[in-house]
Amino acid sequence: MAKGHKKSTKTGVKRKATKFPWEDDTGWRNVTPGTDSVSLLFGNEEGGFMSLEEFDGDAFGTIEADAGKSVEERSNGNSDASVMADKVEKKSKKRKKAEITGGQEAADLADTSAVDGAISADPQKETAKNQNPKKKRKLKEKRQLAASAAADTSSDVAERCEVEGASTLNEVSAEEKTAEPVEKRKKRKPRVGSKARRARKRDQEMADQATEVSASVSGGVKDSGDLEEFVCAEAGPLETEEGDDEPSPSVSAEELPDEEFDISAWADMRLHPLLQKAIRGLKFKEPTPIQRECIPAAAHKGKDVIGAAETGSGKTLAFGLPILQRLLEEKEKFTHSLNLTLEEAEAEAKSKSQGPLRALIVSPTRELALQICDHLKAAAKWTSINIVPIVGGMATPKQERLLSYKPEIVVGTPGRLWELMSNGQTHLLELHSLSFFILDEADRMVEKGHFKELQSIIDSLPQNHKKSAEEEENSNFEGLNSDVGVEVELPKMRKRRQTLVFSATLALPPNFKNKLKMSNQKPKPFMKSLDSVAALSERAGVSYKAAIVDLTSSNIVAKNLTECALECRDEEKDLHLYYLLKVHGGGRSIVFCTSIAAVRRVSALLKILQLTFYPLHAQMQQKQRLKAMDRFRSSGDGILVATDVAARGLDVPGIRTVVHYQLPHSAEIYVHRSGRTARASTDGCSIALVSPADRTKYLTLCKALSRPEGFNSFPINMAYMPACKARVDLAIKVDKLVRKNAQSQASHAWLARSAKAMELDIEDVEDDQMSSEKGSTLSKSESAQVKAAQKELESMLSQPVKPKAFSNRYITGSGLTPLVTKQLQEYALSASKKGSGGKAAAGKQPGKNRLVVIGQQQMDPLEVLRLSNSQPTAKRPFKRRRQ
Ligand SMILES: Nc1ncnc2c1ncn2[C@@H]1O[C@H](COP(=O)(O)OP(=O)(O)OP(=O)(O)O)[C@@H](O)[C@H]1O
Repeated sequence: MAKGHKKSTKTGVKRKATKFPWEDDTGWRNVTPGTDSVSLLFGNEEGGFMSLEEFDGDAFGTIEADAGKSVEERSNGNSDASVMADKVEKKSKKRKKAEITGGQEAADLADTSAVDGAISADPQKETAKNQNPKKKRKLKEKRQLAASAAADTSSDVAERCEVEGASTLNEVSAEEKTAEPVEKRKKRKPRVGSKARRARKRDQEMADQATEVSASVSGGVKDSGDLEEFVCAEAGPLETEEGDDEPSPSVSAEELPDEEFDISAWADMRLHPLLQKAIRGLKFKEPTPIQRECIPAAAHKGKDVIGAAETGSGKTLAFGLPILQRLLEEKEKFTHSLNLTLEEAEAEAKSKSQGPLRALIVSPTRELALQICDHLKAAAKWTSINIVPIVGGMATPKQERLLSYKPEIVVGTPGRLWELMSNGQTHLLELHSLSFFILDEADRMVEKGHFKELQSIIDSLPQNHKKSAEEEENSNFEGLNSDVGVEVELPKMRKRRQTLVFSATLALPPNFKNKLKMSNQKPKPFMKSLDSVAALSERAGVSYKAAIVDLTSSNIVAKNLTECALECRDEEKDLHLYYLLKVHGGGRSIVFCTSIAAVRRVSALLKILQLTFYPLHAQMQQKQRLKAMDRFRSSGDGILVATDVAARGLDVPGIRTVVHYQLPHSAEIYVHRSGRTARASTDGCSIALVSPADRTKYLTLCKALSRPEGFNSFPINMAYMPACKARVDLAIKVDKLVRKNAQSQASHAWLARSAKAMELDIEDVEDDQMSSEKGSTLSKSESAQVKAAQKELESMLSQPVKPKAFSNRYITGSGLTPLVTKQLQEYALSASKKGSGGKAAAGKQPGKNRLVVIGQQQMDPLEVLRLSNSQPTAKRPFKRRRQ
């Protein structure tokens, strides 16, 4: 046998001693004995595997590259060529990055930005371009973008420099203007002024704040029940442990948007070039329907908006872009009035305090606030607008310091915002210049718990001006003073505050606009309770001329969501869950439970069954929760087992399936839970496990969602059930015994503690039946049972789940993407050719290397549903299945 191979115990199958590099990514942990001594069978654990000649893992670089991707990405990849192209691109990006992080950061970055801005280095081209006025205009626009990017970048770059500092924003702009040779710039020692130092410190603190939140929330600071909720911010990887001191540049060459990406569908939104640039970078091809309706109304007509649209429909940017647009427009008017170039104005704005608060966004939970903040930051990436989250879990002094830099936009939770406001935090009390007041997830805001602080915040807002929106539009920039000197002031703000109220569900009374009109004329409407979105909007002073954009359909849920139910007995829920996750797994899934105990039990079972899962519930520490979310985000096909703390706002791409292991208490929670999948333009599937005990709840849910006929039933391939059942039964057995052991250990520990406290001898109270095994309270026979069950389960889990009619004579390729299958076939072919003359064929007959892949793709639940002819479930009697 060749060196580096070990022999399988039962057969003569050879296997490389090393782990195959892609094993972890694909879940191909099982190598199943083949029928001859020179082949291997590979399977992805569920009912299918393939035979392959023994091979050199390195030769599978391309397969590895593909297998490491998510299922979604893999299905998008069409050819080897695309994989190779990806690799080449990654390499060149890495090289570029390395160049940038060298000694010439500021200057080179400015260059890179300029290059990205398509400023041609070739003077001939430049002249030719300039001759065409259209191109000239475009070029000018691009120059502005590039210069502004360079300006924004330079302060971050300055932080990275070990030397005394890097160029100030003005210096970078100046450098770009005079096109100083790179060599000369390299030699020159960067200077740093006090303005730049201030800006640098401010930027550093603002950049650190998400980290701060993650780190400090673990301390368990309460924020009006926010700990009960959990929606992790898209704030990137957790940085609480180590290596997070080094601030990363806000703009690297890699991040510069692809100029070729077509965003012409956004033209009607008339967004500022810097916002368009960010949108191009985010690769948002077109505005979502709610954005299409809300942006013109709020950004260009200056209207209040009450907006409702399905989950994952892009509501954050529907209110975020209008805010940014207005602020940029104002800056631009100010710039023109002072005859400053855009980059000079940006530099000026960056180097001094920003001015009064312009937009206050209130969100019901701290994690949602962080997520909103991240979305806005991504959209404001090429601007100098500062956005700060003010949420519970951050140290108050640090938040006060951040506010002292006077960010234009604050996103916060009611509890912490009100705490700072009532402590006299000046920036939060300068509400006379507030141009936008936003209430996100308004339906959640009117649930009990947030009312008190929110009402206090609303009551602190100055009474709105009585002018109509159109009048205000004309007088919007009154007071712009072009005579201001060097110590420039930002322009006077628009007079009327816009109020935007957003929600995933909306039920406004028929005479709502009339009520608004009446209340607009009174000083402040008195209300006993803010128990509806209508009442909240009225209280917040929404104008009766508000644009009401209700894009919710009768069944409320996302239009790309496919819903279904799987009927089973209570005790069969584990089996059906395992079947769904194992046989139809693929992509990320969330399993929702109503109780923490259920999350714990399901998690324990999935652990025994060796599935990759992450538990999440309110009794976990915030730090653990963030960690769980971070891991879930970075795993291509992980399973999140969560309570309803994860039901709202969580925005993780690629969630394919939501399983309601226990039905939620209300239709609203069902909508939010299901809304974790089928977000933006993606599709997804929601499966409700319905037991006879759930029947009443289920029918009520269907009624509330206007689905009297119920959801279609999820089709089960019964051939897989015996194998799944054998595993789940064993897992339940192991779990019960382990649980019993843990419980009796806990009670024994309690007994020991109590005995000690009462000064009794522990020997006297020890149970005779206790196992002699140290640390275990199971009897010997129980311990033996656990071991036997574990061993049996282990051996089962080492095999793919085989359908009942499975025969080892037929090899199936279930679970392999067409690309991987093709690559394996090609590899086998080339190995065969190579083998006819080389070492790969040592000891083998040339031409005997064969690869046979028979079978179908592993299908995720959505595909299964689409291919099935399933029927609605509500009207027919409950079906009991026999296993
Ligand atoms: N125009 C767009 N094109 C493509 N994707 C978009 C667009 N606008 C926003 N998105 C993306 O869609 C996802 C959902 O957006 P967002 O979180 O704003 O939805 P939402 O309506 O607030 O959802 P929920 O009601 O569940 O909180 C985000 O990942 C966001 O980046």
